[in-house]
Amino acid sequence: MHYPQENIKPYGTDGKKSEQVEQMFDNIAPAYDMLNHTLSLGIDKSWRHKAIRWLKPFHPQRIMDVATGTGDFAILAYKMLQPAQLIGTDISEGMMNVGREKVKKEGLSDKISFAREDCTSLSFADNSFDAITVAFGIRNFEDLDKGLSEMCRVLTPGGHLVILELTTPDRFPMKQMFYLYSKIVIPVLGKLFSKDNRAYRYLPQTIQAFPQGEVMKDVISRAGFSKVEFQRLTFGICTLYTATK
Ligand SMILES: C[S@@+](CC[C@H](N)C(=O)[O-])C[C@H]1O[C@@H](n2cnc3c(N)ncnc32)[C@H](O)[C@@H]1O
Repeated sequence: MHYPQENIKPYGTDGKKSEQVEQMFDNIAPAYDMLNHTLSLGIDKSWRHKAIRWLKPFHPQRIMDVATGTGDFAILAYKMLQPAQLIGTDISEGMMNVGREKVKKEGLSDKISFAREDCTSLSFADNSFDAITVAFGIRNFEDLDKGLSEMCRVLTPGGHLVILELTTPDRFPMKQMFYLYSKIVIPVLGKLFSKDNRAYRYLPQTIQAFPQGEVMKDVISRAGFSKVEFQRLTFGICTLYTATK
């Protein structure tokens, strides 16, 4: 299937979306962490904890953090779950280079590795991982169905998937406040700190276009997952999706 956000590209209509997304994240990588925590008012930390806590009872030993970016989710997952192996994958070397530095500072270079992988075409063998995590990444995939089916393929049977994604609140007054925040605050602060004004217009546009809630639950199920559940967090600004292969 095709989804509206797959047609939204950061830098206009020319060229592949995945190439533009890679370029955009390479551009904003130095400012990403600061902007990320500022724009979410730090609330993203509690969302990340909640998502990783869901995996705890399953004791996954081989974990992949897809769209790992600057590695925050991978580092937290390692600290909370202590797996035997954790690899962060992403299409942007610029983002992962920031992540590599952070992992080094934390003394975790021998625990967490990084590799350039496009999630819509992973190089790993079937059944390679016990758990896969993705935070704020799938909205950018050029082909959402392919990304999800690739994650399903490389998960071991019974393995678990956790997705965090930004969503739009559907009730007054958060709906109206979020609209103003994403139309005004995010683009203005994004331009100021990252010097890439198109990136911070692209990001909120894709939140609105991306499938959410029940629709997204069906999309994940169709990719081959079972026990798909979702939970809206902080008035629906973010949604946690969980699933099992
Ligand atoms: C908003 S950042 C999220 C980074 C990190 N997961 C976090 O929680 O802060 C989105 C990341 O998705 C990556 N990405 C986009 N499309 C991708 C794809 N097809 N495969 C792998 N990574 C992708 C981008 O390069 C970027 O680093």
